[in-house]
Amino acid sequence: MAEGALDPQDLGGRLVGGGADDVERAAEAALRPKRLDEFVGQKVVRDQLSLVLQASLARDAAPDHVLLSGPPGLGKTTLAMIIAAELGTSLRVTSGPAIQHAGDLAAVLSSLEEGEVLFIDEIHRLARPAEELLYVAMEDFRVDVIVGKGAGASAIPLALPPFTVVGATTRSGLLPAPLRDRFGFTGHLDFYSAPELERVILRSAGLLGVEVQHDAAHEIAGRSRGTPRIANRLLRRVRDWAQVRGDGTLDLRAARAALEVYEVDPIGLDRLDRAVLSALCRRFGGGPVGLSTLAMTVGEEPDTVETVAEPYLVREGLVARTPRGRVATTTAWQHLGLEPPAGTWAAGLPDEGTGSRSRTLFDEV
Ligand SMILES: Nc1ncnc2c1ncn2[C@@H]1O[C@H](COP(=O)(O)OP(=O)(O)OP(=O)(O)O)[C@@H](O)[C@H]1O
Ligand SMILES: [Mg+2]
Repeated sequence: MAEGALDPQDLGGRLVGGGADDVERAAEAALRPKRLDEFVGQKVVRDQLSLVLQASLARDAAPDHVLLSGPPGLGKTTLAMIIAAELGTSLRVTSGPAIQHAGDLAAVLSSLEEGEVLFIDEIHRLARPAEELLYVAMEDFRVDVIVGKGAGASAIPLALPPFTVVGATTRSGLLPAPLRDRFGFTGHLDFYSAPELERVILRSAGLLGVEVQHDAAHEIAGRSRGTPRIANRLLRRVRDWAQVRGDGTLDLRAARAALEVYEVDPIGLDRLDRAVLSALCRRFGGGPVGLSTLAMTVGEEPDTVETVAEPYLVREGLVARTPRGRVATTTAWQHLGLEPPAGTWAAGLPDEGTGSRSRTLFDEV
């Protein structure tokens, strides 16, 4: 492996990754807010959703279909569950990748009961035939069941009771317009502020039955990359440290020591992020350098660098993507404790010369 390369295994349990595996999802279930007023932050989406739900309850009719978009770990699944709970109805869960054939979706749809909420996670990954079936179901509350094959096949319309689709996507730009248009309400979840994450941490600590001091919560929040899932995960690691190496108190010392053990730095960068920054500055003098060269230098696949490390580095203004490649900004040099060379990009400034701008993974490409 190249110098400074990372063991690919390290990425599996990446402490600051936005995604979650099955084990983590089980741990998360206990920490999920159950009602809208417990849901921290996202004031705009919360207010809008609250109106949609209250109006639906007042009319005693299923609300419009809801699309929730935003990066992993910001609360899309949590909100879907809250929608069903606030409506006092049950939630049926499926996902784009789980629906292989249109028939699978037809089976789910035809078993829905009146007023139920159907949650379709990763809705941008639905197969095309299933998507087309969904258009009709969402608009006309009908599925066309196909009987027979080839020229003799015929469609038998089956009426569905009113229901509400809640779709979740990390890539709303990949949703075809006809599907996007069928959602009456779209909520876009944004990264959380540090004070909001502190509230998430204090709330979770309460549910875990541990006491976390305010300065420790503040420290953890600052390293959580704007993401409640990461905040909860770091909190659990700090709790481990406090129990095993400390005196059980979740104080600032425990937070700092635990996060040092896990190599999460003060702004939430992990080894891969720092390896990318270090290669950019130390090896390539700040760039511009192409993605594949950069990836090779840190011993990773280009895709990993682009989807795992880069979005946060770009969002934090440490790296900019330019038509000629990646460049380190002054902030990146300073973060590594290095003096930026003359002419280094200032953080976050769009490249006006070429008319392009830095963009993140979640921008619509
Ligand atoms: N606003 C919030 N307040 C408190 N906790 C939250 C909030 N949003 C998310 N969480 C916590 O973060 C965890 C992850 O949230 P959730 O599973 O809803 O994210 P997601 O957007 O569905 O992610 P993915 O795209 O990976 O499916 C949950 O355990 C939940 O407890
Ligand atoms: Mg989810």
